[in-house]
Amino acid sequence: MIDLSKLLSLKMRTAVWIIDIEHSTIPWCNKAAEILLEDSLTEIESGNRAIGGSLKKRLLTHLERYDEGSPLAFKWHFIAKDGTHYNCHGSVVSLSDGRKGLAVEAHPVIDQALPVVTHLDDPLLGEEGIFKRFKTLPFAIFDSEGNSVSCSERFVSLFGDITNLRGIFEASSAANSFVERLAKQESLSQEIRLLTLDGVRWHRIEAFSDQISAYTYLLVDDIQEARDHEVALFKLHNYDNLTSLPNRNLLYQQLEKALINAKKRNRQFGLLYLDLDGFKVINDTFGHRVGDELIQRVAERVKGSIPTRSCLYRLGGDEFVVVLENVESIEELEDIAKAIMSNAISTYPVAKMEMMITSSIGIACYPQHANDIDSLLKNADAAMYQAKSMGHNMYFVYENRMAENINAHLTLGGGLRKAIDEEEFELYYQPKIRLSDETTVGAEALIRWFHPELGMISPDNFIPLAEESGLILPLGEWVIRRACRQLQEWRELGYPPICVSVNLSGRQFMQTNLVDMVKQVLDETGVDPKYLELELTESMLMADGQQTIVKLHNFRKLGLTLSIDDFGTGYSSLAYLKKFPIQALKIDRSFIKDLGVNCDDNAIVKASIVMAHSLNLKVVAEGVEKRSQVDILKEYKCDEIQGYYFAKPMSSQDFLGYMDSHTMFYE
Ligand SMILES: Nc1nc2c(ncn2[C@@H]2O[C@@H]3COP(=O)(O)O[C@H]4[C@@H](O)[C@H](n5cnc6c(=O)[nH]c(N)nc65)O[C@@H]4COP(=O)(O)O[C@H]3[C@H]2O)c(=O)[nH]1
Repeated sequence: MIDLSKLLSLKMRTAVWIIDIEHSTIPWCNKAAEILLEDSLTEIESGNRAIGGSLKKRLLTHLERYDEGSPLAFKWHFIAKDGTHYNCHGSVVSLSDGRKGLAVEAHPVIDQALPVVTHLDDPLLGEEGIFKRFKTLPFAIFDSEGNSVSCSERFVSLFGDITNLRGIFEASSAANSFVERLAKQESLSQEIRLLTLDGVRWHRIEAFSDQISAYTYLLVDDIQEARDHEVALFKLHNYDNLTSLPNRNLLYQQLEKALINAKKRNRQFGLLYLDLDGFKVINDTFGHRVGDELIQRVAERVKGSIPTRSCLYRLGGDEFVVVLENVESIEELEDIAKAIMSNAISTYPVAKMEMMITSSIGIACYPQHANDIDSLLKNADAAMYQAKSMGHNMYFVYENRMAENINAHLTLGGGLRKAIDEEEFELYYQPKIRLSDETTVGAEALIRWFHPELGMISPDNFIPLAEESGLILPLGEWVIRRACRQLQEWRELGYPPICVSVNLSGRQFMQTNLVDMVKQVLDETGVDPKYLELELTESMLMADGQQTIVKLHNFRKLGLTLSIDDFGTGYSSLAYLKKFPIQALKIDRSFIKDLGVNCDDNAIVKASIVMAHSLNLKVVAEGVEKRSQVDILKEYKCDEIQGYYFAKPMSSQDFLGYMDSHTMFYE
């Protein structure tokens, strides 16, 4: 017959030991405990391991109160030398001389693969009374028919009154295979889901069959916590916390598999690289909480837009990847991009606002565009950049030339700092015309970068880079100073002053000392503040309500004019703008483009003008290219217009010529 105490010593993964509290010794421990208590092994062997004074006192009080065999009603924490945490619980046992001791069980909080030992002499525990002593350990004996012979109290408390071995296997219907395997071998160790009174939980079973008695000895160890921990760890490593989408790790794993499959079966697979348009500005302006919520909504919508056989991953930030295996043609990937784009058109309700956000998408396919995973991702990224540089909500399929563009983009970023130092920038000026008499009343200053190799670079290409790198702050300051100096130069040349507007970027607007900086430039250049106008965007105003209002009032106190640029493309309504001390709004050129062609645009422009006037705001229409648009805007009583129909942005030198040849309005 198998010695059950030996079995407990040898095979139980849970560390178990007995404490003689009175004598401060540990008269018995199993191998797992021996490893756990390694630091005091010598003392354990010599029976001299001391028990800390306070624990001793606490335990002794409990011993007095509890009967032999009773589990203590409390657990305590034990930190092993290697830093692993254990939950300990114990039950009162009788020691060989009849005194009371404590049997302790330590369950790792994180799974610990404690090695199984091959030998141990157990000097103290005989088989007799073992069920009584180790009430807290779950073990049981079954006969050759699987009928229960004896169970520890812990076993019964876990599994109920089990009459037959098969009863605990109900959750996995593995009873037959387990019994069959055990018939063929002496011992068996298996991780399996067992049906307990608390539901189905993962356990490790150590089973032994005694050939002579035909008894089966079963030790079970609840490893659910460890399994949960593993699952949590897996999720942490492989899934994105915010969206619950698989992350970069799983993306690489799927791509590796897809590549092997595609090579073996001569198939294609492709990916779409998505980057949200202008997400950074939203994040900077509205804060990360709003940004995070928007990312969640976008992830849900994109997921709902793609075929079920494709998979969506979040790479981090505002970047996502869709992978589709067994692609028949590139059009399949393009169709996915089109579906994502068309679904992006409706707004996202986020933080009590209606937000709009689109994405730029790059497509690359194996084997046409790359033969390995990294190049495929890189090329899809390059195609995405191409889409971004062409505008918003666009997709591009990779072509070789795109790799060169992305290099240019990187070089641009690097060259910006140098460009600021070496003054490679210039301000261009576009006239603003008063509609009632078509006289020029002001100008908008627009920055240009004259790159020594790449020639003139449009602000749409480098302002986002400057924003990303923070260089927008010195650059923005340069623009304001340059515009003010220009006003002074024109005055010195004898031209009466006109009003010049400059654009502020989101990050620049958040600059804490912005008002002071503008004031200093005005003082330094001697420009009358009424000739300087700042163009803000709707999203800037949404940022931090109170601080924004304070900043705007401070600008007003300085005497500047404030206007809202690109009106209609953001998130605010005219009613909302009423809160802010602004004097003008500029209707975005996307509404002007189809004036007279698209009835909706006509209605929007007309209504915006009427409402703006009712709020005492001046209205400027930008992007006016045709006489017909001028006439419609005149009919709608728009105040000022700006656009190629009258003049394109021009250098300061050319603007002098313009002023000489056009009717200018001066106060
Ligand atoms: N198709 C068409 N376009 C027209 C017409 N009339 C004007 N435009 C263009 O529309 C843009 C108007 O400027 P924005 O909306 O403030 O948009 C500006 C502004 O947001 C930004 N930007 C320009 N200069 C600065 C600057 O100094 N600081 C900051 N932060 N942003 C700037 O870059 C954007 C693009 O500037 P630009 O390329 O100069 O493009 C300018 C202008 O050249 C027209 O009739 N038809």
